[in-house]
Amino acid sequence: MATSQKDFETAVNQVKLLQTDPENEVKLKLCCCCCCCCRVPSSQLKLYALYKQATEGPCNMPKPGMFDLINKAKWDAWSALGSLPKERARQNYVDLVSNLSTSESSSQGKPGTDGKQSGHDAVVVTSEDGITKIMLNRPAKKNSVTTQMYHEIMLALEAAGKDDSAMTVLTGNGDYYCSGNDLNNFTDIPPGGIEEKAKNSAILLRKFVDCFIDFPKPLIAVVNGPAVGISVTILGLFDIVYATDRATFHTPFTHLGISPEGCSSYIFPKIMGPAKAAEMLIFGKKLTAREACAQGLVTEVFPDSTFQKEVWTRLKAYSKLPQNAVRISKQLIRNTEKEKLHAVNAEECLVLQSRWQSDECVNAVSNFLSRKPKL
Ligand SMILES: CCCC/C=C/CC(=O)SCCNC(=O)CCNC(=O)[C@H](O)C(C)(C)COP(=O)(O)OP(=O)(O)OC[C@H]1O[C@@H](n2cnc3c(N)ncnc32)[C@H](O)[C@@H]1OP(=O)(O)O
Repeated sequence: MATSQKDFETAVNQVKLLQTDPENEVKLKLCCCCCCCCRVPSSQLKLYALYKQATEGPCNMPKPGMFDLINKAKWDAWSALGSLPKERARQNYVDLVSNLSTSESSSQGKPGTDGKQSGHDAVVVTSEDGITKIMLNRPAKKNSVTTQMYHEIMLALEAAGKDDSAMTVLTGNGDYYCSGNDLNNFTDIPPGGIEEKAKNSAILLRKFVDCFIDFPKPLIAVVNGPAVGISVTILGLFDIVYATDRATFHTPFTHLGISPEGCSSYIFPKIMGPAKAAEMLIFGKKLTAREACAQGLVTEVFPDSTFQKEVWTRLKAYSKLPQNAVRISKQLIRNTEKEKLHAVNAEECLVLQSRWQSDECVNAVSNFLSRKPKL
């Protein structure tokens, strides 16, 4: 759905009201060194750049002198958007404002408090009946994962690992479980160019996957619809995967000029055999829920009409089991492989860092992003 001028103007007004918290860890992580030294938070620079791109198009100002730090940082941020179309800049501006507003409200909430909802709009964390639920909540974008969401999920997992719940569930809101990495993440190029972007993304991905490898309690995926990309690969790191019969499992990595992540290059051949794993990870074969179950990626498939009821009834019963025994058993199983999984994760991220800079990847992502809007 295209962002209207009205959405854009609402976001512009919202920015005027927004109070950013300079101590907020998520936002600090988004800072680049040049913004730190000129004391302009990176989120403000991004807002500035997207606003200028959305209203004036590509950067048309002469480059400020190297000692004019603030204007140089602004110029860099705007120029980095290259020829991003005005419409896409408006959309990114609205998304960023929405992320900043919600992350600000989440910093005031406390994840994992029984019965309460906290957190970011695009990642909603609730805790009830001894189960902490992390729900991807961007249904209009098929729950694709923005950079901000990777940070939110990591924070949610860190809190869930320490709260008093028995288990943690990851699920999606709407018709999709998750369509993988938000391909717009690749359009937000920092001043250091695509090389810096690839390096930062590899660091982020490695930390993200590490959180799943090290998660101390049972981690359950409630796959409520189709799953794509990273949302599929990390399933190998879950303890249980329940899927609706509407779900599909798709890893179109080579179509995107990239390579597998989430430790799937090691876990998938191990659980489904090298031949089946190759068809999925190299050739992008999409599996139905039943096929994924037959190949050991999914624990059990339920009819869509009874999926939520059956799954939550089952999980509530499991959450009443003796918690220490459950945790210790999970850790026993995981510990035998932990070191190997971290090594695989590091290697996959290194390979991806170079793939993201390849022509094959750049062309595939720009083809997706320049698709004609649906009527
Ligand atoms: C730290 C970095 C880690 C990187 C690691 C991860 C690797 C991956 O995850 S690779 C996989 C990336 N995902 C994809 O390639 C999927 C791309 N999307 C699609 O192919 C289709 O959108 C999909 C089959 C999921 C759904 O198709 P439709 O049912 O026809 O819906 P739409 O295409 O109209 O989608 C609605 C709306 O959502 C936007 N969308 C969906 N997925 C993504 C995505 N992954 N990235 C960005 N945007 C996405 C889509 O563009 C539509 O937007 P509007 O046009 O604005 O409505």
